[in-house]
Amino acid sequence: MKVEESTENELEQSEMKVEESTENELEQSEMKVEESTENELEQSEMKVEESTENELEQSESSTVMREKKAIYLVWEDVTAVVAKNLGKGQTRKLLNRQSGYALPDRIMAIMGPSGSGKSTLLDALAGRLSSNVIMSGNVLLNGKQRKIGNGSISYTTQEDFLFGTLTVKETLTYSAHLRLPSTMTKDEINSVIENTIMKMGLQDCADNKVGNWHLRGLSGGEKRRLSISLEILTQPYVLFLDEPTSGLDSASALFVIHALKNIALDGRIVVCSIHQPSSYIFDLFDDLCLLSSGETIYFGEAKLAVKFFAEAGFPCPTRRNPSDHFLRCINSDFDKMASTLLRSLRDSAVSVPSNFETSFTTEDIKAKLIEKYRSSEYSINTRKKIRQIALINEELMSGLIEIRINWWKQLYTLTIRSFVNMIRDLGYFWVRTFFYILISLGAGIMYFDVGLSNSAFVTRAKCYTYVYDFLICLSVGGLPSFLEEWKVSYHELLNRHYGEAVFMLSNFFASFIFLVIMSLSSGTIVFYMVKFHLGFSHYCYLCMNFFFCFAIMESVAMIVALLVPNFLMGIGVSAFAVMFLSMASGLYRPLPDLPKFFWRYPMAYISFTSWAVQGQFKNDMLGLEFEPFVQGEPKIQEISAAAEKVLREKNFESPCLETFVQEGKIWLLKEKPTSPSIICSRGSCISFVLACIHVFKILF
Ligand SMILES: Nc1ncnc2c1ncn2[C@@H]1O[C@H](COP(=O)(O)OP(=O)(O)OP(=O)(O)O)[C@@H](O)[C@H]1O
Repeated sequence: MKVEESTENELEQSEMKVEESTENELEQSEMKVEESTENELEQSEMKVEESTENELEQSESSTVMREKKAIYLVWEDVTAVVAKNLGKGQTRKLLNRQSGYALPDRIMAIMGPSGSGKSTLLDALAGRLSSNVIMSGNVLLNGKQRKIGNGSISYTTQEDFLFGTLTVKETLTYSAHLRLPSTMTKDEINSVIENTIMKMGLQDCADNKVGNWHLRGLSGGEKRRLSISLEILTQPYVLFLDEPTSGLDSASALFVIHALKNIALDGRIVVCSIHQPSSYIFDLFDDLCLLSSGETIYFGEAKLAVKFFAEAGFPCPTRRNPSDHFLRCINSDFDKMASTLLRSLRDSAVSVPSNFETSFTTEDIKAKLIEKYRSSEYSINTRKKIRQIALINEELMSGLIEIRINWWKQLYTLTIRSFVNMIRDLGYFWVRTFFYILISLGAGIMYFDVGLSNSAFVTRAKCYTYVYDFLICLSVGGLPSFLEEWKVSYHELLNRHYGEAVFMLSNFFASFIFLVIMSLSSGTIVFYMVKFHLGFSHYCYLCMNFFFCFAIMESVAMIVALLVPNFLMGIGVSAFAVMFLSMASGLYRPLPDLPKFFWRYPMAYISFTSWAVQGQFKNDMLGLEFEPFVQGEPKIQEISAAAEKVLREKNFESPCLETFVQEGKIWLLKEKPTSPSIICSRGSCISFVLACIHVFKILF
């Protein structure tokens, strides 16, 4: 009863208030909107003229700082649709006909309940929607469609993508060398870095490491500010930020938005999505785009939003944070929460707070607001402004300068960054190298001085199986660290900080030295403890064989990480890939005995392990003399003519199959240990790298 009474009273009061205020405010707002649109337009045209003159003067000067230009971002009827899993032809609209514009020197907030489409709108504006989302409509920056990258547009995601092993300064330095124009000197780059650190208040932690699983590093707020710093390094014309304040305390959040406002006042466009800003933070925003279920609830000046809600019949109660009120009106979750609360409070016979029950459901309020906005002056003015901006662009605006970076410089910087990360991340290579040494020592002890008895060739073959199986399987151990690196690189690739080929090559070059260390340490231990075919060339061959196997396994791990970014799944799939590739190696069954379909043709040819193992057989056994089975017979040294004939009849055509152990006999052909395995390992390695690049291209 109490609830019903209070609700009715409140509703009457609010309706009265709204009616009174709506008439007055509507007149005022119409006047204001007209005035502000005209003023803004005049200002913007003035600015364009001024900036065009300035540009001409500045274009000759250095490219250290981007010139302050008149920039306009406009989006019209942007609709994003995704196919539903429910059935054929069923689609779901994530955004419905979004239109708006963003001006320089202003900071815009995109607000709305969770799942309302804030991130999707930012993605659409930045041109980085997922491949399963179809977008229609126009997004124009100074009259042209532009893609993220080249320093014009920056995007900061909700998550921080940082190398835990690098310090704040190092992170910024590598990023600056990757993305700032190659024409800039080192001093100029350093001053940009120092400025950015100052702007984002990171001086105190400039030399602190970001932190990872074995390293306590920056706080959440510092990480957020570092992520933003990375994006403002290139002084982009437009800066998109997806929830830059999420997870921050009120002071840090205020600092971040203040810093963004300052960046905007430097002639940039700043657009950020934000969940529930405090009133202090809300006051800092110039423009507001309020979304609910992909529909525009309000688009316009932030301070006029309160008026719009009042006009629509939902005035913001005094002493309430406007942003809280807006979200309270359009977030359907409040309905569910209110009904649950009502039920539980009724059960316990306690009176229900009246503000949880109104005669309108959130769906009703939302529908009313959407309808109201569509027919309001705000919507009409937005369209008008979009058309006016389009006219300015055609007449006065010149193209935006895109940053060009030297490919070799990017490759060098990325290689060094990757290398430093590999050195500092214990799990990347160091722990693995330690395990490789342990496994090699195990092999050395188990097959110590294997000798040349008549059974030694079988023992040697078993030793190859042990060594190659374990060493190849262990390569899976590097996957977690690679996935960490991959997360950062994937984010940078999406933001077009560099291309796929640079990433692939830099990763290979950076890991090169570790692969050499691993193959030399394992090769040396196994070679000298087991006493394989002695001789420097044989030793080199073994180490090179290991090296190429490791290199290919790294590539396999890279492809798996790319296709299965989940950590646990990735490890499982990698282990499977390794085992699958070693099935046709000849370690478990002689190659001619493999099932012809698939395993023999083509797997025995495709699998790098079969080439590596055959190379190992040849490298070790060719030229050795084993004790005969029967005393007095000549030593087992080479294949007999009769046996060779049998082999030829068995369709024994490939040189890589010419050495194998079968039925306790060793057949060795009189051939030099040419290096089919090495050549093929190299070939496989290159093809793996090319395959990776290809997959990258398909995915992005
Ligand atoms: N690529 C996609 N495929 C399918 N659905 C998607 C895709 N991207 C977004 N969505 C859906 O679109 C809706 C809006 O998502 P979006 O991430 O834009 O919301 P949001 O307002 O940013 O939410 P939050 O504040 O929680 O981050 C969600 O229901 C989400 O599941």
